[in-house]
Amino acid sequence: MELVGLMPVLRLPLDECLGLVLADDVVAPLALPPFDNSAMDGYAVRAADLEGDLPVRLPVADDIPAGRTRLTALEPGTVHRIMTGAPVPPGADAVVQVEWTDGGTRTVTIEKAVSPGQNIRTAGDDVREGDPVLTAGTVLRPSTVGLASALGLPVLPVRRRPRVLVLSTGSELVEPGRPLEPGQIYESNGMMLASAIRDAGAEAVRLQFVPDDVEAFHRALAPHLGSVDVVVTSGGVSAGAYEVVKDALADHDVRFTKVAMQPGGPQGSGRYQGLPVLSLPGNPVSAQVSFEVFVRPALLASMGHPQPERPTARARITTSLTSPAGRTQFRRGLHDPSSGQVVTPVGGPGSHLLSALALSNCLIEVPEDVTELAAGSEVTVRYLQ
Ligand SMILES: Nc1nc2c(c(=O)[nH]1)N[C@H]1C(S)=C(S)[C@@H](COP(=O)(O)OP(=O)(O)OC[C@H]3O[C@@H](n4cnc5c(N)ncnc54)[C@H](O)[C@@H]3O)O[C@H]1N2
Ligand code: MOO
Repeated sequence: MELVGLMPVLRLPLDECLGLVLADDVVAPLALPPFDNSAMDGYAVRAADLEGDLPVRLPVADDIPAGRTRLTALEPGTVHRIMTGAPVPPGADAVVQVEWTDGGTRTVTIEKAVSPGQNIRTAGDDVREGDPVLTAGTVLRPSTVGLASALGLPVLPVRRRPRVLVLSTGSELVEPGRPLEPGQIYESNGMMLASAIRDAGAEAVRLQFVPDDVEAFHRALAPHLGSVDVVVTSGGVSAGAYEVVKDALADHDVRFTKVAMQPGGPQGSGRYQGLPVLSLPGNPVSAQVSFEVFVRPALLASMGHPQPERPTARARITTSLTSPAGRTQFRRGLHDPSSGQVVTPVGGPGSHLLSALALSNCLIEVPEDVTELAAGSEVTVRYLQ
């Protein structure tokens, strides 16, 4: 996780802040509501004027739409017609909703009394000026962005999104939309990883994938090295004769190892010309599970996210499972919260089973030292959405 480092703090327009993490506390520069205003369409009154026999007929001395900036004071024995959100005039202490009147514009007949303060939203009801409304570390959601806008803040201090270059490798790969020759497959990891990067709140730059050729690999990366924060590669990291990523990066500061997990055994990480690089295995499920375990938490941490890890829960598996000794297995699962804490394994352990991954909504973690689990056993599930 430390490989990527913290992204710098920028003051970004609210439009660009969704999903980002606030870097400083925000103190309310004004109260909300900023002024006493009406909660109803109706008539601003003095409650005392309605204390006698009802109905009562009173002159309508003014008309106050929302947005009115200059007000005249309400004289005793008169009312002002007023709309929802419009400022309450000095002298008025309540609003009678229009349904309790005949709706008159010169004079109005009021059928029911109101108590002082009724239907008035007082200045500062929601937020007082100087209140600490948002704290550093808050993940900005629609409601928090809305609150900042209501407070008149055009920008917020946030850690910017890391820019992640995604490069798939493999001479067998073909761009969807083009014809396939025998022995070729359509490329899927680049699209999947770029989508996962965007889903994590980061920016993805997806490169045209490169063949298993070291020179082509270096050439593809070169133009982007100055403009991205992280490189994520897929494929070319295992034990074969044409392991382009391993061959291209091993002479640099990138280390290739076998991690005790399945899928996602072969992994590379380090720096290429100073840039953090995470090299994921090419099998599609391995690439995506590796992204979940290593890349996503690192990206979220770099944005200052308070909880970079996916939420987990304990659940009981509906069918038995086997798992290799000495490796943490991440099986794909479908967790239905409406049926209690149970999870159904989807598909087998094979790391080519992309459709099972697509049907799942969680990963089932089987610890390193466990090789068999009976149906009904309790496991940890890691939510993917
Ligand atoms: N002798 C050994 N062979 C393999 C080992 C091993 O330890 N010893 N490990 C296996 C495991 S586990 C994995 S995972 C893979 C990782 O291999 P690579 O990272 O080198 O990936 P590739 O060989 O390039 O591809 C593997 C597989 O995935 C398909 N693929 C690759 N990229 C894409 C893509 N962008 N879109 C769709 N599909 C892709 C590729 O065609 C292969 O079928 O190595 C095992 N072998
Ligand atoms: O470790 Mo591999 O990633 O199983 O397919």
